[in-house]
Order: sequence, then structure tokens, then C-alpha cells
Amino acid sequence: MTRAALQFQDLTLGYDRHPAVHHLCASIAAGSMTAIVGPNGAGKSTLLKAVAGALAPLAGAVLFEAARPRVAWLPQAADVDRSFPLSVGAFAAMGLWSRIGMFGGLGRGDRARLTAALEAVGMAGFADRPIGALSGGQMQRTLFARLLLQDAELILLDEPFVAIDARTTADLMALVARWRGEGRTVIAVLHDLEMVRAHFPQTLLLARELIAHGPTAEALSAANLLRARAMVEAPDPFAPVCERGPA
Ligand SMILES: Nc1ncnc2c1ncn2[C@@H]1O[C@H](COP(=O)(O)OP(=O)(O)OP(=O)(O)O)[C@@H](O)[C@H]1O
Repeated sequence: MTRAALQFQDLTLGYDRHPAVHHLCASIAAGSMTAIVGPNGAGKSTLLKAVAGALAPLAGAVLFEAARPRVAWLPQAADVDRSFPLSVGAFAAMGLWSRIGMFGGLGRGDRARLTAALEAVGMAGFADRPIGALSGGQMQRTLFARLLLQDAELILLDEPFVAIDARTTADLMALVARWRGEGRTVIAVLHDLEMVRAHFPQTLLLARELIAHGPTAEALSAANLLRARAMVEAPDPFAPVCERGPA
């Protein structure tokens, strides 16, 4: 049987007790590449936040196989504060913090790792550029350099290719494919269904509730996509506190 990297156990998530994700049960296999797909407002980012440990469940749990794995989380580009006066090198080097600490200096090995990560994302030569002076694509490459340095077992990507050109997307997608080869577990929120079909073997289709989870071709069937759309088109911005008991 495939080892599970994590399990959603009757997981309900929300804000001010109003649920955005209801009673989700699913298991993500270790070393798998899973796309999270669903309409706007379906709860996809909320789910990633919970996996990252940034949002406590209203009910249920996110269970990890043993100890909590090293998690790297790429938030949506809009959530990244670029006004902070940091260079590309200093920003990417934050990926090393779990090993060297916030105030630890970079040793020679760390500096070599930083240079290699910037090269891998096509940002060699940009180390001293302030992050506020980067284009959207360059910033996304820098975020990926930070991810590379985090060396995490579980990698969470929230819409990593929004407003990124085809060349940058292809370069960064190649890095994601490499992570899979290294046995890391990748979960990515994506809207581009062609990209999902081409690169992500597993898909979890979410529309506040679980619509489908499994091999991508099956999960993204026309019937499932229609159901997902219908679920979210019934807007409930003031959804009541969930009263349903555990499944
Ligand atoms: N910080 C917050 N406080 C209150 N409500 C929130 C907060 N963040 C998200 N929500 C609400 O939770 C629901 C799910 O939002 P979420 O961002 O998880 O959806 P999503 O599937 O990622 O959407 P999109 O595709 O538009 O990014 C939405 O109704 C949203 O308005």
C-alpha cells in the first residue's frame, strides 16, 4: 500500500467559525504530485494554509504520517510583501533559516548552495538586486530559489504560475518535476487545467466540499467539473456555523 504523507480527517476549515472547507476526508500519498483544483472561493488556499500550519481547523485534523515533515509553502504572489528592503540573495537565503537560524551567518557551503539555487532558477547575477525592483516572473523565480533552499519534504504551491510567461512557467515546472523525482510530496493549487493534465498525476477537486480525488483524468471529468461549478455558484458568503456532525 502507498504510504500517506498526510491525511485530511473530516477536516472543516473557516474564518470566524464560518466554514470555507467542509468535512474533507482524503489521503495524499508520499512522493505524489497533487493538483488542487476548484472554482474561485472553493477553499483551495484555505486548505494549503491549514496544511502549512497557518490556520487551525474548526473541526477534524490534518494528520501527518509521523512527525510533522519539513514544509515549504509558496503563498499567492499577492500575499508576498515586496516593499521590504531585501536583496534577491538575502530573500532567497531565508530558505536556509531552518538550518542556520534567523541571525546565523552564511558559511561557505551555504553561500555555494545559495549561488546554485539562484542559478537553477535563472537568477544568477541578480543576488544584489532589491526584490522591489524585480518583474513578476523574476520574483517568482526568486521565490522558487527560496523553496529550493528550504529542502522540504512537503512542498505547497499556491497558484505558482499566475501572470508568469510560458518560458518561466516551463523552467519552474521543470524544477517541480525534479522535486517529484527526489521523492518530495508536492501539492499545488492550479487553475490551468491543461497544465494539471500534463504534469499532475493526482487531482483533488474542491468546491467547499470534496468533489473528487484521484487520477487527474477521472477527477477532472466533465461531470465533476460541472458539479464543482454548481456548488460554488450558489454563493454563501454568510454561511452559518457548520452544525453537521462528524461523518
Ligand atoms: N482571511 C480571511 N477571512 C475571512 N474569510 C476568508 C479569508 N480568506 C478567505 N476567506 C473566505 O474563505 C473562502 C475560501 O477562500 P480561499 O481563498 O480559500 O478560496 P480559493 O479556492 O483559494 O479561491 P481563489 O481561486 O479565488 O484563490 C472564500 O469565501 C473567502 O472569501
